[in-house]
Amino acid sequence: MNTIVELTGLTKTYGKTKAVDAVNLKLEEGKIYGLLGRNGAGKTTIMHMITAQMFPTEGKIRVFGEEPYENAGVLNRICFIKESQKYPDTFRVADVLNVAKLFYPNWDAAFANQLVEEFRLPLKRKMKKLSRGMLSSVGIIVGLASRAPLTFFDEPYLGLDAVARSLFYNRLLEDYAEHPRTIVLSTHLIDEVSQMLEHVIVVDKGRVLLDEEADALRGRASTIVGSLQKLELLLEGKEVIHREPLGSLGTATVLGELSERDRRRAAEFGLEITPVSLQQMIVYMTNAKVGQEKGVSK
Ligand SMILES: Nc1ncnc2c1ncn2[C@@H]1O[C@H](COP(=O)(O)OP(=O)(O)OP(=O)(O)O)[C@@H](O)[C@H]1O
Repeated sequence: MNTIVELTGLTKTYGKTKAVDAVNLKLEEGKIYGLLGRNGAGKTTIMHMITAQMFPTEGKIRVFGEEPYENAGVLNRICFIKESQKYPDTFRVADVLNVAKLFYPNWDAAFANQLVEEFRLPLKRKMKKLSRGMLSSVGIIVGLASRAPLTFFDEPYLGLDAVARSLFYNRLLEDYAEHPRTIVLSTHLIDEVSQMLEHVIVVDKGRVLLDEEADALRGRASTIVGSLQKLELLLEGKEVIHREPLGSLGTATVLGELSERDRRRAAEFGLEITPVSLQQMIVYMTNAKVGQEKGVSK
């Protein structure tokens, strides 16, 4: 796999705030990444620096092997869709698509038109007259139809209803299968996107807390439910990251893979085991309860 983004010691400070703190990260070609973390974690700041919209205070950035700043050859291979995108007052939806067509070398006009129909966008309406969800749809269409080798979606769906979000996920996956590229999704709707993600990066307080393949992460924790007494027997010697008693029953979340023996014992005890969702996992991690635990943070 080719590395297309490499960050070394990337730091951004605002006065005393370290928005991004010595981040080392690599993004590879042809993968869908989730860039996740709580509000203010530093996700947008990292994306702004990779896309040359902001200088780092310290550190090195290489995108397609080069410095991205004022580098047209790099920048026209990047598409950055953000929730707060501004448009000129006179622009209509059609104008945005026409400008995008000039800017992105891989622009697929037929695909853009198909998406306009599917998202039910009025091409002639002025951007400033669009509803919040419609504005988000325009961003999504530009992000998908640009087919940029490196595409960032930073919380792209403010105001978008569930049907439109599902349309976005489906079209993204279909188009990615035909035209593989690197896509970075930054979102708080982790459960909705978790099945699409191949690699997960969790940022907290400006630092990378986790940088791991999604498949490996999915087996990292399990929730066990059943009789409190039996549960305690099974939990002996395990790293428990969350516990919730409920009368004579209990729920516990444990880190690490459960062995065959554990599973057999759980079945004998009548305990039920379920995998922990990515969202739950990240909530536990960024609650700082387990952020420093061995085996979770890198
Ligand atoms: N222009 C700025 N001036 C001062 N502080 C800033 C500025 N931009 C960002 N910050 C601070 O940097 C930190 C990281 O912000 P950033 O927008 O990167 O977080 P985020 O992970 O994208 O958050 P969210 O999920 O809420 O969008 C926050 O503490 C924020 O207050």
